[in-house]
Amino acid sequence: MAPVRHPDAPAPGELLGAHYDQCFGCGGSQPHGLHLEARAAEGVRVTAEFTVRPAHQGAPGLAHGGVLATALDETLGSLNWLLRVIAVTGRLETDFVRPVPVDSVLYLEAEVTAVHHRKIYSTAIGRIGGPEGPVAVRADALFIEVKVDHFIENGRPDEIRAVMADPDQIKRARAFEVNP
Ligand SMILES: CCCCC/C=C\C/C=C\C/C=C\C/C=C\CCCC(=O)SCCNC(=O)CCNC(=O)[C@H](O)C(C)(C)COP(=O)(O)OP(=O)(O)OC[C@H]1O[C@@H](n2cnc3c(N)ncnc32)[C@H](O)[C@@H]1OP(=O)(O)O
Repeated sequence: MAPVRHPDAPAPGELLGAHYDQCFGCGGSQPHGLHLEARAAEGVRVTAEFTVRPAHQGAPGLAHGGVLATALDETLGSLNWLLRVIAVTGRLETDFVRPVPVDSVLYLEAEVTAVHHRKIYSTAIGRIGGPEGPVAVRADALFIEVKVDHFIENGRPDEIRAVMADPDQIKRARAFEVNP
């Protein structure tokens, strides 16, 4: 089926914000993280920007492929906020098209292409230097919808307790469930 944007999804241009402040991809409180910021676009699409830092190197002066895959994974994961569905990555297939130098900004675009029951199919592309820059990375992904229990049952108790004690965090997690 074609994906359906949730009526309460953030308006195009709006920043989505982090889903968890300790997230390696988007968390503001994660000092080693990518600090990726995703914005809602039209339809079930997002854009995001990621600046490659020296801490993200794999080869001298070049981004590590796993870090670039993380940026793609995070951007694709943020799409689920537009569907108001909690989902985790089941499969992520990445093409590395050209090397990405340190200090360059990767401009990412992602969209959900189809939904089948719990399965969410999506695709993303990353360009260097600007939204019209040369393509550096591409990915196709399959996310699987889960309940919030997935995190409660599988997460480490200390972190789960900390999230439960944070009203903002819990509000965000529960928003998915009360607005299916
Ligand atoms: C109150 C505390 C909680 C607070 C939480 C705070 C915030 C939470 C909010 C949002 C956070 C959510 C996501 C974060 C967003 C972005 C970050 C990036 C995303 C990630 O980085 S996230 C981490 C990496 N990710 C994992 O950690 C997943 C580990 N994994 C599993 O946990 C299971 O594996 C699971 C649940 C995926 C499936 O398990 P399951 O038992 O529920 O379902 P099942 O296996 O039946 O699959 C159902 C249908 O999907 C097909 N299917 C499954 N896997 C497939 C694959 N790989 N390839 C092809 N098809 C696949 C099956 O074939 C079947 O298809 P069909 O229905 O057609 O038969």
